[in-house]
Amino acid sequence: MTDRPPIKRARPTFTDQEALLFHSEGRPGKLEIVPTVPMATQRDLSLAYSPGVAVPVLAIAEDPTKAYDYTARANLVAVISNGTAILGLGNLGALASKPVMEGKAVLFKRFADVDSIDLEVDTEDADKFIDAVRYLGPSFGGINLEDIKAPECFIIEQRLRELMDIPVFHDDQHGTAIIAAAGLINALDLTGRDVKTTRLVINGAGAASIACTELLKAMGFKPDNVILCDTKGVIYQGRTEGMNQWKSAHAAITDRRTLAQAMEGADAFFGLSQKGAVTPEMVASMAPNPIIFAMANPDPEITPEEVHAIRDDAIMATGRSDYPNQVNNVLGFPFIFRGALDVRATTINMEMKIAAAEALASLAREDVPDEVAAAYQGARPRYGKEYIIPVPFDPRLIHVVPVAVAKAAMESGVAGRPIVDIPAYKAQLSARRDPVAGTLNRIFERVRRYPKRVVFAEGEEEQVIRAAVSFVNQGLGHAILVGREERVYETATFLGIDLEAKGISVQNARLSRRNSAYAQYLYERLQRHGYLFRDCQRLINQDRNHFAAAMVALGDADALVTGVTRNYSIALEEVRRVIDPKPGHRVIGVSIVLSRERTVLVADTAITEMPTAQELSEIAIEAAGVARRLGYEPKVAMLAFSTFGHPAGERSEKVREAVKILDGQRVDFEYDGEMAADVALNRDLMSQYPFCRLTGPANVLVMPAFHSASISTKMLQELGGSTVIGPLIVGLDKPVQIVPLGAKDSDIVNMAALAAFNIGG
Ligand SMILES: NC(=O)C1=CN([C@@H]2O[C@H](COP(=O)(O)OP(=O)(O)OC[C@H]3O[C@@H](n4cnc5c(N)ncnc54)[C@H](OP(=O)(O)O)[C@@H]3O)[C@@H](O)[C@H]2O)C=CC1
Ligand SMILES: CC(=O)C(=O)O
Ligand SMILES: [Mg+2]
Repeated sequence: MTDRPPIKRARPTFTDQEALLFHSEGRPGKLEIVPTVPMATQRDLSLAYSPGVAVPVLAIAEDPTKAYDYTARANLVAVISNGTAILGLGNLGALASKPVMEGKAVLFKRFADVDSIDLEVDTEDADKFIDAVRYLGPSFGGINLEDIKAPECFIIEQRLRELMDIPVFHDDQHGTAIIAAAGLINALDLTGRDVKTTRLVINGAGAASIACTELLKAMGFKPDNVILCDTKGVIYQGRTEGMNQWKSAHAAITDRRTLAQAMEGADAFFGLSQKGAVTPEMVASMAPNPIIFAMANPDPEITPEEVHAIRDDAIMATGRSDYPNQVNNVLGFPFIFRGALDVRATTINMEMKIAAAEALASLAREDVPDEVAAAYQGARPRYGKEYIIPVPFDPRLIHVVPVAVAKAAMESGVAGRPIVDIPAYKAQLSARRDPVAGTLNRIFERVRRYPKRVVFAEGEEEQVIRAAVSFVNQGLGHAILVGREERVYETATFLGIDLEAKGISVQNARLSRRNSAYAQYLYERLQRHGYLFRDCQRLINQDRNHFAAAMVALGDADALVTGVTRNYSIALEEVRRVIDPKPGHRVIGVSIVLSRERTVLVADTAITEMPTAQELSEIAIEAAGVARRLGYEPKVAMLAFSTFGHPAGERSEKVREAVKILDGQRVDFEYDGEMAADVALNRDLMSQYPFCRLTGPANVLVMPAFHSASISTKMLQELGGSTVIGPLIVGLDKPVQIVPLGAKDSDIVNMAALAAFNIGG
């Protein structure tokens, strides 16, 4: 045993029931198809289908490259499986693989804006599978083969690559190899090792392992230094049992026969086999500063906890997102296909794979951008043992990896449409990033690192109990439910939840031993506002928001979430009786609008109905603070119906006045106005006003009044295809967030995390 503290696991865990609910709630599954053209009128119909559709048909028949211009093909990838090696779960068949394939399709979209559809082909016969896929070529810009077991996967991929003129890429082979190679390049660097002398053991000799071996040998590993093992042990020259030509090609000259023997003195280990395949003794026998990538999914060959219990000099990686160093092909496939599609590559070749691996490896050595660092608060991830590979939500991946892949495709002569203007391509790639995923994930990551005690004021409600459990399961902190114990436990039992086992405590306001301290505290605040002590006692005893807010005010909890059963303004009034604004701050409501191309904050969406010029300037300052906490450099637009005096109007006057007030305060962020929303958000329109002090489109919009703020954000949510989070309360002295009446458990968890993050300052 070492005296190293147990590694802190940021655990986004969940119950089986939650996993099933996630897949079944609303529309079953994980994706749907949405048209990209209007389908509203007879004319639209005639254009989309017969007769208008005949025009592109004839154009494509004449020139097949026109399919890239007139159909979705250029951006469409099929994820195809027969389910013979689903993750590390084994051969469970085509149908059972569908959740994984749908999952990959949504990751393609989320991370790299690649449209993707899953196809499950129900045959284990390689020839039949090849036939099922080969004729689908016209439909797609690329084929991602997935979870097909070795050795059939090698035959299938090789043959399809010969038969098809679009990239065919078995991700378990090459995606894994690229990511693992990237991590290994850095692990070797950190331990001062050279590829030419490093001794590596790979457990598993299937799709992923054989591809890793090939890529690493192409990158300089000596064949004599790489030993593969499978269920029969070491793959050595002369072995006959359980062999195939792909294993034979990498059979080692060695007298070692078991995995345990192979691992003795090894510098590095790759696990691409099965849960629990490695023992602590094997790890103990490795060379100093060993490199251990236990990549089996969903559970690794050996856990980081087990490794750290025996030695503290290992660099440890797994395929999972809940440990440091996630070596998982999700870091690769979306971005590799993005680059390949963008240059219309006919294949994904070795040059492109090496370029992707090197790009990933060097990205991990660079300083993380503020946007990511902001989520880690004081623990900026730095290149080192616990950070050898970027995280999947790193916003740089989308403009770094595809560029490397595209350049390698062009240089190796497989690009059908080379890209000339790389800086313009990079800008285009950045706009493809989906900020919804990134923003919330960063907040969750930070909350996991600094877990807080969050009090859920409406603890008797079903969705609140579910939210509290999910909050705890996701490793976001400690949850406290406020309510009558018997009611809370009864509801929890009904939901099949054991609150004690989850470490969730229940606070009954009336019976709490802190009850009188809270009442006294409230009395001191309210005695000169017409309240008697007994009034305060009653509020604490009977009203969950007063009680829960007092818990936070007196330090018995760190943050509060409420609102499921009460109107927003009433809940806020109750909280405000207990908690003041932060000294020198104004309480406002900010909504985060997450749209495809950007994240924009809108204020004040909750509190001040008709702000004065002074109040508008204060709203701007608070909202700029939220932008900074989220990792964005604020560019604040003070909105009106007019832009810089035109058309003239009384209502714009106070906005102009607010800008003058900010001028007098020498604030440390960009702001300007008054301006209309389109000028604020559209670079071209803004350029019509060359004197405008904003250096680019605004990311904070200060609305002239509550009604315009509320109406615009609600319309965006309903009509604009944006995700709107909030209104978030900003400027209170303690972290409190209020969800909309009747909010779902997932919304409550998000708000609880935002409260724990202290988004409100
Ligand atoms: N982190 C990541 O990104 C990825 C991880 N993986 C993981 O890698 C593993 C293998 O996937 P894949 O290559 O597609 O599957 P395959 O079915 O193609 O290969 C599995 C290989 O693992 C070997 N194996 C199974 N159990 C053991 C064991 N206990 N000890 C030694 N060898 C064993 C098999 O041996 P035999 O030949 O004797 O049957 C076979 O060679 C899975 O757990 C998967 O989740 C895969 C892709 C990506
Ligand atoms: C990640 C993946 O593709 C697998 O485990 O099979
Ligand atoms: Mg897979």
